[in-house]
Amino acid sequence: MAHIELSDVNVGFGPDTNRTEVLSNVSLKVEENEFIAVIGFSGSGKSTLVSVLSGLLRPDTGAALLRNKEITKPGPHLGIVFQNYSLLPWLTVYGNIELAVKQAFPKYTSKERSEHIAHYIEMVKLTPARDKRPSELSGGMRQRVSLARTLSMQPDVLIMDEPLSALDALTRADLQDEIIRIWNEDKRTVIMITNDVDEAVLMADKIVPLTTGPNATLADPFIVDLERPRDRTSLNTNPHFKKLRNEIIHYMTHINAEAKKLRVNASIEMPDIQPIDFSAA
Ligand SMILES: Nc1ncnc2c1ncn2[C@@H]1O[C@H](COP(=O)(O)OP(=O)(O)OP(=O)(O)O)[C@@H](O)[C@H]1O
Repeated sequence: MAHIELSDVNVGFGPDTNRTEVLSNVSLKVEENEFIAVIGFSGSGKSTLVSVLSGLLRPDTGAALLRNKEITKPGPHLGIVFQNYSLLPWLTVYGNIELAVKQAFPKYTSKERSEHIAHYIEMVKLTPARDKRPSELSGGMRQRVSLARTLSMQPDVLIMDEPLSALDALTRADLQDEIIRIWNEDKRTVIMITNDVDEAVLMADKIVPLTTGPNATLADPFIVDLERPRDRTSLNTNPHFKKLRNEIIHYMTHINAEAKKLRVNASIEMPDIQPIDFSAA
């Protein structure tokens, strides 16, 4: 039994007369503690996929399943980290995490709760900043808070929607390493959406391409059989890394070119109208 699964999922938006099928026949099986990266182009349906996986959106047909049970609504079992941190600006680092912990573990005593919060603040190395508000933190620090908040709920599955896309390259690299360290320490099933092939190869066990929309679907996965821990500096000269990276880039370029061809070839029906010759009047 897969830990989390999508079975023949279809999602579309709009009325029948003007409908866009965003996801078509999407199937995915993720095993317990596996780290999956889904890569796709902008607008292909990555956020829609996250909404289905996290229970924010019910598919039109097909199902999302957690341990074989249909996901019908969001909850602390399905932890999401968004690109834009979504922290409450009036609460401190501690306060933002406390809110989540109170929701996930309402029976904790105040001592248990404060120890639990301190543990996750320490996990993301923010203990010195625990009393700071989001406006006093850098983008990378805010994303650490967001990660700690989600992990503090001890979700079955951690779903990350382009968690590092808003960060500069150096902070992004730093947080990639941190996420891997945390995943090693606090093993859980991870589905990370990204548009960065290098990031996916560095971090994931499997990379699943999302084809371009409309009617986007998940293609066959690329297996990342590079030994862990993976060191970003030595990977750059690792022939296996380079081959895999090139295969994925080649595949993504190919599906993008095919989608462009389809768009160019799509015939546009023109209205049947006759121009008026004003000069003849
Ligand atoms: N609620 C909605 N109503 C109508 N159309 C929607 C809705 N949500 C998404 N779409 C459409 O579905 C398509 C996929 O959107 P989605 O946000 O899932 O893509 P994405 O890959 O996450 O894009 P990006 O990387 O740019 O954020 C887009 O064409 C979008 O306009």
